[in-house]
Amino acid sequence: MTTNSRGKDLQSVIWAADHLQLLDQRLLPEEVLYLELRTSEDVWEAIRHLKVRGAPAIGISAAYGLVLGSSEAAGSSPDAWLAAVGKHAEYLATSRPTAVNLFWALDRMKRRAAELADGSRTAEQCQEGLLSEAIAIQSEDEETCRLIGEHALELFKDGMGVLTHCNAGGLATARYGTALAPFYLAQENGINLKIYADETRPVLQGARLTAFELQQAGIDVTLICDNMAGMVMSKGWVDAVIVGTDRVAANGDVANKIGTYSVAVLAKAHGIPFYVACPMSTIDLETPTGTEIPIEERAAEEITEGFGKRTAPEGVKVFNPAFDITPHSYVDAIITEKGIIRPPFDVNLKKLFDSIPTA
Ligand SMILES: CSC[C@H]1O[C@H](OP(=O)(O)O)[C@H](O)[C@@H]1O
Repeated sequence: MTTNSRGKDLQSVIWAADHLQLLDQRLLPEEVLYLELRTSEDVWEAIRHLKVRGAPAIGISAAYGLVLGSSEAAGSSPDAWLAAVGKHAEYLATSRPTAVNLFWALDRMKRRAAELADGSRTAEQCQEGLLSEAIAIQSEDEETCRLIGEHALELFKDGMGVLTHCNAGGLATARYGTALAPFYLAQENGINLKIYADETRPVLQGARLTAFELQQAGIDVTLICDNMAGMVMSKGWVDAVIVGTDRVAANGDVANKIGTYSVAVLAKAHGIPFYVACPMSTIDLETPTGTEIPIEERAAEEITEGFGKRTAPEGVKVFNPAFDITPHSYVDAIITEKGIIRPPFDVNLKKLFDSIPTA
């Protein structure tokens, strides 16, 4: 896929034989620039500073970051190699705290590394096997997102207005996205949706990324400020809301970009269904409720200097949580690659995982 592809086809992460090509999402929409990452430190820094963002894309990048890190021990013994995997995985896990896909991907890679090292393979053969696992995580995510789109499609009819918050599109995943996946599948099926994209302060993932993706794909998108969502809903222009998520707790509470909770309350007040789209890898049954999900707080400058100029008085106190929690009572359905999950989420999420044969 070339870098001039757009919409669902613009890849955020590309493995290039011995390094990672990463689309620097901080520069979009003005510039499409791919960075060359060659160490786990490069990947850690890219995740922390949102050069790559979005739960699945973070997990995919961390998987490749682990491959880059463990390559330092590919010429040593399998035990030394496995120790290097553990060291770099522990380091990459400190890059951001909320998106569970980061930890899901690293745990999967560590499990595979232990299997690879537990036999007659050389460290170099183990390294090749670990790269194959990272590639599998990325290719599976693309299929997963397409399935999410296919399942979510039954919720949307031709001519509907749909509001979304932040960016849960191809840029946040391997391809298609989660919340945006049904928009692309609708387009493929001749279903015309009118999308309202919240700009999503302070980092503007909605304005810079969602509006960019959908416009490039030729999908009807209208950009609004976050504080306009209520008015747009009051005019009857929104028939449904769909968002992505960084972590779903076992009871169905949803961590997502800051502002999502406000949108969910507005949707309920207007009798508008509120949907959450995510792969099963974003559902964390080990975390009982949303109150246990760590919420990342980011630098004040994202708010006070986010537009390249100071927009607040020097030294003013700032609270900058990157996520909030939407209680499950505001969520009408969670759409995964296995289908649409309805309340009660504590029961039905457990049923979903119990229905999947363990490897
Ligand atoms: C498909 S996950 C997208 C999810 O990630 C975003 O957060 P960030 O841009 O800070 O990584 C946001 O919460 C999206 O809903």
